[in-house]
Amino acid sequence: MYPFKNVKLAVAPIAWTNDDMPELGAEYTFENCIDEMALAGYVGSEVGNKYPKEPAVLKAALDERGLQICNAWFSSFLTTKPLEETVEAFIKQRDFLHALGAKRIGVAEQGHSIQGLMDVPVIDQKPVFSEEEWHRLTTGLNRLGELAAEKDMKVVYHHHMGTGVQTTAEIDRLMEQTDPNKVFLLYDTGHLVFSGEDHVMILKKYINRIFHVHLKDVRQEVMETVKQEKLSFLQGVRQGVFTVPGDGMIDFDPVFKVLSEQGYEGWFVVEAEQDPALANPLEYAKMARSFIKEKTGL
Ligand SMILES: O=C1C[C@@H](O)[C@H](O)[C@@H](O)C1=O
Ligand SMILES: [Co+2]
Repeated sequence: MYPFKNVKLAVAPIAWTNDDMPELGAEYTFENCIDEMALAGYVGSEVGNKYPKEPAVLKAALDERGLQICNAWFSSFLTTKPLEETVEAFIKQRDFLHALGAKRIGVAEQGHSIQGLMDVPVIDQKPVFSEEEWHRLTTGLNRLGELAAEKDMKVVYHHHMGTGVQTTAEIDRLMEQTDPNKVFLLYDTGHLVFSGEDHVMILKKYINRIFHVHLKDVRQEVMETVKQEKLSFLQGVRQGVFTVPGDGMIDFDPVFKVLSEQGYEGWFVVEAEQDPALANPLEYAKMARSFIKEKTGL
């Protein structure tokens, strides 16, 4: 058992309705989704595209179910658009999350990203940033980190398949070239294992900068098919490359061990986007909940 003191459990709405492919789970309403999150025993959620846009309305619905927003995804375009465009959108997202009481903003650079392109192989064709793009990205992230700090929040960078920050070398460069007091890391087990990285080494190396955790597992046979058949990220998701922790190839013991020994505090978010017609969201959310209880006592 790996104990934690100040960790809360959330689940991402992407298991009910997929933001990247809204036809997956189109039948679930916002209320269905949050009812089932609460029923499965979670106390937190990230933000999905069916969630009310007005913070007071969203908060009231979540409060009724004992749920809290812990973070939301933010797409930056620091490498491809003027800084001010990302800054303006970021301030809106920051203020929205702040009104909901969230402390984290999960930023992922979408300049040149292929994560949302249905027919582009995720393995061969991920972007590689130029020197100038790295400079724009890292200085821009420092700026976003300062804006987050104004509201006592943190930018947690989400490394992601099909983007310019996916591999160990890219994560290293991002961590080296950003200010450690302004830019932090969102640790997502599924993306690291899918990419072929040593996820435990990365966890140990950046534990002092990891301030948000996505727990995602990988189905090995689907991952191999994606690589051999040169499928896109979204085709991989449709075929079930991701699942809930405990249901795939990842050994979560060393993950929980390092996080527990290093006194990680904050949120664990179960995030396992897959086709809800094949993997019932409530059933899988409950499976993950039991797995985490068994491993951590949470
Ligand atoms: O945190 C995430 C948000 C999703 O929209 C994304 O595509 C998913 O893979 C992820 O890890
Ligand atoms: Co994630």
